[in-house]
Amino acid sequence: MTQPIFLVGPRGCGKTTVGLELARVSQSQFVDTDHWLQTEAGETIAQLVEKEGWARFRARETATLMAVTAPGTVIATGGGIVLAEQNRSFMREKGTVIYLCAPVSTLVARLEASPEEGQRPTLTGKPVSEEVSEILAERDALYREAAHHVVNASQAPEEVVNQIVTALRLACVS
Ligand SMILES: Nc1ncnc2c1ncn2[C@@H]1O[C@H](COP(=O)(O)OP(=O)(O)O)[C@@H](O)[C@H]1O
Ligand SMILES: O=C(O)C1=C[C@@H](OP(=O)(O)O)[C@@H](O)[C@H](O)C1
Ligand SMILES: [Mg+2]
Repeated sequence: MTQPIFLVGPRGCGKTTVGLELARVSQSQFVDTDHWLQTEAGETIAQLVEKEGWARFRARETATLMAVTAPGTVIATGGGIVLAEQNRSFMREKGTVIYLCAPVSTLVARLEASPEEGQRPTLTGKPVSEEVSEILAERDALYREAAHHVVNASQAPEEVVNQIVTALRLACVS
């Protein structure tokens, strides 16, 4: 793998989990934009958003995406990375973009089991099930526009990785 691989999708689709496993099996570097950004800032996303608002976080996120993009790297993005057209076209041009697609019920179950509030402050102020449904309706078309491949992220992480590896191999030979 030489081109960077960008994993996109909503909160809870498994970008971080699957990205780590994909990097392990493909012996690639792994970067998570949220983790990188929080380490650089020395604060959680919840703290940054509280202090600076979402617009400043989105600017930090774009700068992070540019900074971490490198050959041979699996990049787990944050769920809102596709909101900026600049980010969508950057990812499509620089590498291969994979949309980890899962139904609202699966996303809600995962987020309720593992909310990680420091990294995932509320986006709408609504209960998680309502928020996930509303946000996915707004962003699904953007994930699809950005993606070269769409995979079924409801399966176990190893299976999702297999789907990605197969999609990348097929793209290589076609
Ligand atoms: N394919 C999967 N099957 C079951 N649980 C998963 C899967 N992918 C992620 N999870 C779980 O869902 C939660 C959110 O996963 P995470 O990788 O942080 O998602 P994202 O980075 O897309 O927000 C974690 O608790 C993780 O263990
Ligand atoms: O969907 C979003 O707008 C966000 C998703 C989060 O990342 P995960 O998708 O890894 O949870 C994180 O970047 C931030 O809280 C904003
Ligand atoms: Mg994540």
